Amino acid sequence: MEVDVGLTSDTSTIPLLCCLLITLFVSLLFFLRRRRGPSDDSRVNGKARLPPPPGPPALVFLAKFPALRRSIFDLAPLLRDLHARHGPVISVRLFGTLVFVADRRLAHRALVRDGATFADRPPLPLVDPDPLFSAGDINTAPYGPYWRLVRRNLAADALHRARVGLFAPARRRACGSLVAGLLRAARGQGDGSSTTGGAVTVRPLLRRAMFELLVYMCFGARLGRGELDEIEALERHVLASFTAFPVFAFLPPLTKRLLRKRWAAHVAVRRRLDELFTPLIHAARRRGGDKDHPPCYDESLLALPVADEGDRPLTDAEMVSLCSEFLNAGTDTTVTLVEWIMAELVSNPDVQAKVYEEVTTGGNPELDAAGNVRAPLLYLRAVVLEGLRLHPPAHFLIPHGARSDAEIGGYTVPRGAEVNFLVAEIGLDEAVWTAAREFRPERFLDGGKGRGVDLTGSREITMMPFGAGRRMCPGYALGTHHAEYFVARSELRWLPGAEGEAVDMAETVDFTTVMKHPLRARIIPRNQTNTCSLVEQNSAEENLYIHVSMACYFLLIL
Ligand code: HEM
Repeated sequence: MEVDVGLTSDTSTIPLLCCLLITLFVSLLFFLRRRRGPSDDSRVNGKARLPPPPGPPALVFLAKFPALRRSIFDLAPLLRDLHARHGPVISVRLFGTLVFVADRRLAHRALVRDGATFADRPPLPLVDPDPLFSAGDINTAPYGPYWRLVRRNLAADALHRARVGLFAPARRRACGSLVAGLLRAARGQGDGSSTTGGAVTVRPLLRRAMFELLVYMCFGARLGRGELDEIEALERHVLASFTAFPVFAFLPPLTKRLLRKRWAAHVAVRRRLDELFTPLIHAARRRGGDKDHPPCYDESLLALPVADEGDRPLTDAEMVSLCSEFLNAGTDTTVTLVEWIMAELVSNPDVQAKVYEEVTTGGNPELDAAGNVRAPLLYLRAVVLEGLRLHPPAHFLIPHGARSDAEIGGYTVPRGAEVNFLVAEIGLDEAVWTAAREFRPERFLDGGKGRGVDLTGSREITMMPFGAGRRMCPGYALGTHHAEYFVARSELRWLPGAEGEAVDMAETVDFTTVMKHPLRARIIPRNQTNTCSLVEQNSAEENLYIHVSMACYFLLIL
């Protein structure tokens, strides 16, 4: 018998079809849960099976389903309540088992001690991951030889400290144009979108400066404004597709048909990224050996044989995904961090004054040719660490997948379970940090609890803004360096948007956890002679204008 699943003009069949689909979906879920559920083996690693982590019935979770419209990350308040009720490890059986861990010691055991067990990314419950944007990148790659290859290439080659050191002129350029842009906007000469009443909305300008810098580190190209605008818009679409509810992961033949327009937009974005990135990547062959260009990420990809697959080169699609990931992973996280830190500096003028004092009395956050910081700025470093603790850009990790049945905190975690960690909560643990919700950089200086904190979490976890263990962020050193560098350029005085106005520290989720009300600040140069080159150029022109006017004035009087 042939079943017509198309939507016919007879609307009376629609409810029937919906019921049919729902029944089919629920039966499929039930079937898959049985197949993917914990193995019947009553022993884990030779020991008697422990109970599963406590948690609410799936229905309670489903009742909150509207909150999932954006992403699982929106569930932080609900998860906090559940942890308060059920303890540091909870689980929810929904499409599969979701496990959440809110304790730093258990996080250390899972991610570092039992690192290999939780080093995978979880499979999506019903289908393959969306292959459009994730084919070949690092963060969605299963734990295996391909992941190891591309991750090692990024961490140990492209982001090697000495390599990052070579990009000092690009960093100076990016920072110079940021400062010039901020000052232009403060004088009301920006594009208008970022200034209101003398206060500058910082994020768009900061984002553009960081994005331009990473585009240069990736492709070695300085692109025009139009191209940057287009790539930035495309990358935002890619990000949104990662954080939005992964609708195309569920029964793709059906969802792609039902949401035809949305799917077509997805495909168009990927096609355009391919068109833009492929020539940029291949241009690296012509650049090779050019002394004026530090070796960029794309060059490392072109020269990377996939040893496990007969030394084949990376495909264009893989390289495009990897470059797209590089831009996305490195931009929003760092911009979010810097914006939070600047918000804290506006709210805490005494901290801002100390940063300024340290920077102007001989510190230098830049790296030398060997990749070492030229003159360490301990207070600046403490400010950035406190920013990472109190405002980690990612409040969760990218979900980890259990590769075998395992144990966390006395509970069984079944193979295939999706495991995540409450990063923000862990950094606020009052047992480790006194006055944990206050911005106190001093805690990272001599005598403070955070002195010598291990950001990689390999010894112990007291905060984990970059994760820990095998999947830990490979860009953590670059992220912190960029944050330090951008904050250190404190030739500007940052004041609240309006006299006496308090900065609103409310949060919202937008891939990273950003300021709900983007920072607006009045920005005033501290010392014209201390500003960077672009600004110096402007003031030199202004000085010339003043001198010529004065000469004319005196000539006229005479
Ligand atoms: C302040 C800046 C940054 C923060 C807070 C941050 C945070 C994170 C976090 C929390 C993860 C998830 C780790 C896990 O799942 O266990 C991650 C993964 C990742 N990050 Fe970052 N990140 C930052 C900057 C960067 C930069 C600059 C790059 C590269 C240019 C980068 C590339 C990546 C990649 C490729 C992964 C996936 C790693 C894997 O799956 O093996 N990140 N990051």
